[in-house]
Order: sequence, then structure tokens, then C-alpha cells
Amino acid sequence: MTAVLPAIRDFEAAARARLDPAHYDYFACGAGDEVTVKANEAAFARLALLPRVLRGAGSPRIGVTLLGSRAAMPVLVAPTAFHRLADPEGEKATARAAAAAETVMIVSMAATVAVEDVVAAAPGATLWFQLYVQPDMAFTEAIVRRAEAAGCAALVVTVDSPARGRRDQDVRNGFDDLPEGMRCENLRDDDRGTVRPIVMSPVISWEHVDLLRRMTRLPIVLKGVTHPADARLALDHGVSALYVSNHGGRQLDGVPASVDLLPEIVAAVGGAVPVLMDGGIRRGTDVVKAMALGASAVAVGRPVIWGLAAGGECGVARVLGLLRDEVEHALTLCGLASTHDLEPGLVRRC
Ligand SMILES: Cc1cc2nc3c(=O)[nH]c(=O)nc-3n(C[C@H](O)[C@H](O)[C@H](O)COP(=O)(O)O)c2cc1C
Ligand SMILES: O=C(O)C(=O)c1ccccc1
Repeated sequence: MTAVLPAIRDFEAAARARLDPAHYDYFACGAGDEVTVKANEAAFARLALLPRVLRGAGSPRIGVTLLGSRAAMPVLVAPTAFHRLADPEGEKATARAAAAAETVMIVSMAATVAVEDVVAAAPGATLWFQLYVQPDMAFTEAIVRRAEAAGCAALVVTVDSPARGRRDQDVRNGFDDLPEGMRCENLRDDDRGTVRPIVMSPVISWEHVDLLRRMTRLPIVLKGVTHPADARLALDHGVSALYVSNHGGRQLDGVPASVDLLPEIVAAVGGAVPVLMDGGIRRGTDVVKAMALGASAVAVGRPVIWGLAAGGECGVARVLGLLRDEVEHALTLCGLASTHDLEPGLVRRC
């Protein structure tokens, strides 16, 4: 992979040229009229940065420690499904690139490589496991035990999906299942000898969070919280971190941009636990804006997919390296020595 690709959008163009059009659409598209998909990126464009000068800050430090996991940069790999649609090595390639970048990869429950095989392929990677609670709690527990045994360091429970989002473009393309030879390997049921379908269930409630809390000693991150009242409830239920997300605009269309939700959630949490966010991060300056508004770190979904489709492990490594360089550069231009110096005064609404 030798092309000059100076920005995330160049990786998207390269990915689009290589992917089956229906698979590109699956990765790119969102629910409904894609109001939320567009809002996620547009909201960053409406936030301006007000740099400080003559601070002699030197080269910025951008490492973070989250729930005991160390990351060399405040950009994590968001959980995304079906990496083998983008590259034959799939999640193994993504995990190797995340390990090389020394950041956390959140492995999707809907991965096309079993979590044990991801770990084996990327020794030294720091992995968190994303879970959709399945109504069959015995099966949910079996999945949690696999993630624990594989060495995952946190459980990211996605709560924005009581039903699957309606994505019209997938319907137009007739895309509703993985091709022959690919499966969600984390859903393999040894007792039945089959792979179970992922159930997105409207019966999941706070009781299930309590059950998970008692089931595992792993820190629990609640992904997909948008309402400040839910942020407060989450603290009552003992979660270790909140993860503000609208699922990249793929679930309920019309939810505000993630970065616009951050200030209220951060205020509701009051520093009790870390607040992560994703949605629309395409530049180092976006990372800086989100962290100035109180995020402890951010995650990227589609940019990683574009790197993977454009150039496999090397492509993901380049996307993560690009974001790292851009974060350092943006902090330097803001006159800051560390991401810890980011504060709301750096950001102006325009
Ligand atoms: C193709 C694709 C698959 C996804 N699969 C999952 C998933 O399996 N579990 C999950 O919690 N979120 C999933 N997400 C949502 C991402 O974790 C994340 O919230 C979103 O991509 C962030 O927005 P961004 O793509 O603008 O960075 C998926 C997103 C995309 C684009
Ligand atoms: O496509 C998605 O956004 C997603 O979250 C998902 C979850 C399970 C299976 C496939 C996709």
C-alpha cells in the first residue's frame, strides 16, 4: 500500500474503490434519512478552536489510562462488525494494527473472527469486548466467559439497539447476511454445534446490567447512552464508564450529534467515571474538541474500516498513525503540553 493518503477521506475513497459496492454501503450508511450520520461530522465543523500562544509547552503527551488499560493515544478502535468483508484477515489484521499503535481495540460481538483467534493473532494487543446482551442469559454468560478467558480487559455493553436500525440502502442492495464462509464466530454455540443469530431485544433492561455486574469482575462500559437521566441511572447501577454514542447514526435516526450530547452527559456524571464518545471523528482536531468538552478518550468506527479495506493491517496502522500525528499536531498548535490540559474554554460554538 504505497498511495499518498494524507487524510481519512482519502482512505475512504481508496476503500470504496476496492470494496463490493453493497459492502461499502453497509459500512458507510446509516438509518433513515441519515440525519444523525451527517450531524455527527457537521457538529465538529461548527465547533471552533481558540488556541493559546507563547506557552512554551513543548511536545505534547497524548497517552491515557482507561479502566486500567494503557493507550498511547486517546483514540480507541470502536467495535464494528464483519471485518472480513473488508479484508481476508478481518479482525486479526485490525487487532495487530491496534497493538502496533498501542491503543485499545474494542472487539465486536459480531466479529467474523472468534475472540480467541483475535487474541492469538495479536499478542500484546489490549482488547475490550463489546456485548449485545442476549435474552438467553445463559448464552450471554457463555459469551462473557469466553471474552474473560481470552483476556479482554473490559466489557462494553451496547444499549442503543433494542431493535436493529433500518438502513434503507442495505434493503435496496439486498444485503442482510454475511456471505458463505463468514460467520459471527463469537456466537458459536458448542452445545448446539451452530452459530446463533444475534438477537437485538427490546426486553433488555437495567436488570440485565445488574445481572452482568454480578456475573463478571470486568469493568462494564455502557455504550450508546445519550440522555443525561440515563447517565445518572448508569452510575446508580455501578458501571465503570459511559460511552456516548448514537451508533454512528445507524440506529435511531434524529439523535443529536454525539459531540453535542457530551457537555450534558459530562455534567451529569460529574467526574464519577470516565466518559468516552464516538461518532464523526475524522481529524485530530475533532479528538481535541471532544476531549475539551470532557471526553476522556474517543473512538473511531468507519475510519478503521476504511484503513482495513484500503490496505489491511498496514492500512489500519496508517489510519491510527495519521490520527495520532494529527492529535499531537493540533495540541501543539493549541499551545498545550498534554491532553489533560484540554478544557471547555478552548472551544467556541460558531
Ligand atoms: C459497519 C459498522 C458496524 C458496526 N458494528 C457495531 C457493533 O457490532 N457493535 C457496536 O456496539 N457498534 C457497532 N457500530 C457502531 C460503532 O461502534 C460506532 O459507534 C460508530 O461507528 C461511530 O461512528 P463513526 O463511524 O463515525 O466513527 C458499527 C458501526 C459501523 C459503521
Ligand atoms: O451494523 C451495525 O451497526 C451493527 O451494530 C451490527 C450488529 C450486529 C450484527 C451486525 C451489525
